[in-house]
Amino acid sequence: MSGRRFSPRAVLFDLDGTLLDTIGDLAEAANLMLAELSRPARSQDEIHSFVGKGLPNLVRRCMTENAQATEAEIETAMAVFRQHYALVNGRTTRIYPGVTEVLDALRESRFKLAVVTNKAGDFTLPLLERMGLSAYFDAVVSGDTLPVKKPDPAVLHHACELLQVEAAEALMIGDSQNDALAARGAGIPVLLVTYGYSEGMPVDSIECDGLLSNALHVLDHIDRP
Ligand SMILES: O=C(O)COP(=O)(O)O
Ligand SMILES: [Mg+2]
Repeated sequence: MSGRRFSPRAVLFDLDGTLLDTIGDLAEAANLMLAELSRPARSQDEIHSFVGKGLPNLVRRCMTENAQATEAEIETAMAVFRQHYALVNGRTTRIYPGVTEVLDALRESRFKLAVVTNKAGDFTLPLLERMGLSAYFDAVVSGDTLPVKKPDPAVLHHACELLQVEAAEALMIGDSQNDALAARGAGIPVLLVTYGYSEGMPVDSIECDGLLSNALHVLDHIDRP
């Protein structure tokens, strides 16, 4: 399985847990929000397992996991979280090993590149800019670009449309079941990194076309012109 090779024209990347290690900033904003609402802090490990289905889901889980909250309280929490995250977004975020190298190599070989993330657009674009990654990507599809998010395959179809490639000409690189299911639904092969955020699921239990312990290993799965 791990040796499967593909001949894509476009490579679609997940953001959190695949390109960028964002957990420190997400946990910081979540705990600033909880403190402001006089609720107990949560560990980074716990918050780690809440990342993957978008920021509204992260906030909801912070408010309701082993706790009670009304819909109105969750809505307030989301607004408070957004204020804090806007300030800390990128502060401790790091680019994972191999990411800059693989993006350089793919650009050099003229692959079309996109980010397809469940993170809201208000935070995705400034973060890519801050981390110096914006220029690599021909398209960015965020968690609120469409009315649906991953695992809905529509976001990957949308990315392919923006890149003007067919789904069969794309390859998805992600870290969670949301990425794998979206890719399967769209008919796009998918490789998963083993270092990311997978909502507490063992990544090797997720059905995919190969596992990558370093982003640079994407190159071992791609036929380059
Ligand atoms: O915002 C999230 O929950 C995760 O975003 P991702 O799709 O880039 O992993
Ligand atoms: Mg991810």
